[in-house]
Amino acid sequence: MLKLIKYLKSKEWWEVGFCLIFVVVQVWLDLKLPDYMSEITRLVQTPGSELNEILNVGFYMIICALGSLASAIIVGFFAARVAASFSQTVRGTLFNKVESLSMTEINQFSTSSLITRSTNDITQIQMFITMALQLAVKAPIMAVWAIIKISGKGFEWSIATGVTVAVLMILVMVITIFVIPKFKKMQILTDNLTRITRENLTGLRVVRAYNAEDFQSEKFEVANTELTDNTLFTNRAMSLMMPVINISMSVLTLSIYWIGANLINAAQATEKLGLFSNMVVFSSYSVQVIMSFMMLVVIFIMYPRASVSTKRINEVLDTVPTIVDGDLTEGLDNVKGEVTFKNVTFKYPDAEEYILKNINFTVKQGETVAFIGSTGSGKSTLINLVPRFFDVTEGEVLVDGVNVKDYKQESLFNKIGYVPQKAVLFKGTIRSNVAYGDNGKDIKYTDMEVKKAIEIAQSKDFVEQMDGQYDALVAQGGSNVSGGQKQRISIARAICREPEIYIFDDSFSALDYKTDKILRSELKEQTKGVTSMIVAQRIGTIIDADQIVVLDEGEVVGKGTHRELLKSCDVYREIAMSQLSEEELQ
Ligand SMILES: Nc1ncnc2c1ncn2[C@@H]1O[C@H](COP(=O)(O)OP(=O)(O)OP(=O)(O)O)[C@@H](O)[C@H]1O
Repeated sequence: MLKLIKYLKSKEWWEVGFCLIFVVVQVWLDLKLPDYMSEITRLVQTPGSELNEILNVGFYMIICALGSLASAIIVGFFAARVAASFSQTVRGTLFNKVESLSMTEINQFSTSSLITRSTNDITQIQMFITMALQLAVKAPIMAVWAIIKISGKGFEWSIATGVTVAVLMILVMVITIFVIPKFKKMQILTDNLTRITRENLTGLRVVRAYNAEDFQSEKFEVANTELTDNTLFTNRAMSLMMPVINISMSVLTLSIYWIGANLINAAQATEKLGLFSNMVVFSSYSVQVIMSFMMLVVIFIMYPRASVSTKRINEVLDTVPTIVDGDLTEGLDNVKGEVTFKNVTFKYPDAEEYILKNINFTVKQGETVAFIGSTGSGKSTLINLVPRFFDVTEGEVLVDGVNVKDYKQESLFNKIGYVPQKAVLFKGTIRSNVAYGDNGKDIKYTDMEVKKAIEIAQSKDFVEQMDGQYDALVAQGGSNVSGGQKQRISIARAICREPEIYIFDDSFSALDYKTDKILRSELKEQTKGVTSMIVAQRIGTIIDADQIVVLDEGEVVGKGTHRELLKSCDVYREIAMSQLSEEELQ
């Protein structure tokens, strides 16, 4: 928890200070009340006391009670403010940290766990801070102050209070032993529930199409029941506390009065009034002592869950990204749009098997290199090494003659227009999805550029037919456009960036042959001098490429043009024969 405290801003420290001042004021006022009560008791018992005197003390009592109430409201207000703005800071820091992590770390944590950590875990800490600021400071001050006030007022009463505290402590310890492990488990169970909910919602169409609702419901039910049982156990255990505290306080008050009655009975007539007044005061203060202990217990019980949440957040914040930024912003002079793979070998972190083995090729400015091979042969893995989604295990990937590891990531990304295998659209408009991000040129994309990119990506027709045209709304994940339209907007986004190198990871697969062909020829025509790296399953998509690299189980088994490979590479010929007619093969 201490590690996270550094995220408190100076303004929040001031607010914490205010909180503490008003907690002290509140405790002081609370502990003043029994004094006034004792005074009233004394006045009532003393013959000849004026009613005015009693009303006067009563008035002070009301002022104290109202002052205590006002202090409590102020403390609550500042505590909530500090906790909320602290959570906001931590949430923002966590979000930025997650953005800086590489795919390796994101996969290690899992997306659903990162979501829970950024939401539920932070809420746990927020709740803890709100309570801690109100109770953790108040309880010890109140306990010590109350003990000082009652010390020396009666040995027997002190024993009774001590016994009650001891009994409560034993009970709390027993409950805590059972409850704390359950509190610790809560966050992991919440992770699990988030994962299943997310999986179900993102795969809803498949779930429905395969009549798998029952199967999904069962999975959800198991996770839900586990979390509910866990929560019920802790809540039931905690709900035992309040009645026990109430009974203890009532028994303690009764004991104090019973002891007091015996003491008064045995005392001289002159001492009776003093004893009676002490008894009234003692019963009030002893209740305050017990209340203070119980406040500490509440904090003590909330702490494990908040502590687990803190640990989970710190785990993310302390993660050092495996992809480290280099210093360079530019490649070699006079080299632009060139990509070289030098003896590249790669295996995924924690995996045993090498996915790519000794890959070598160079693609020059303006050339198109295509990658083809059976599924799982490593095509996507290969091109993901260019924008450093993963780092090579051995060898080098050079962009413009410089190792990608030596670039500032931002500068490297500015050179690249990446279109993923699964098109990603964000909630917004067509325009906001195309004019997306920053290409390092410090100028905003103009309407002309957006329209041109959309036109090259063969999207003009359908975009202009949409309601609102370029400002037509795009739903989250692009659920209101077709798969092919999504791919084309995604391609337009890359074109709008005006990069040096295009990376198309099977990005034409949802387009019909005709659109695919027109799009590629337009792209070649309109973006001359830009290098393209294309992963494709269709020979038709890559037939005109300057260089085709054929992959088989992570190895390059053929390199050359379509014609050359038809003659020299069995794997390529096999793929070609399965897709093209005899005529096209000639
Ligand atoms: N994040 C990952 N962690 C571990 N292994 C992975 C990961 N991503 C892919 N793989 C493995 O790497 C191999 C190559 O996958 P890759 O996606 O590069 O193939 P591909 O040739 O692009 O296939 P496809 O044409 O089906 O998209 C596969 O065996 C896959 O299981």
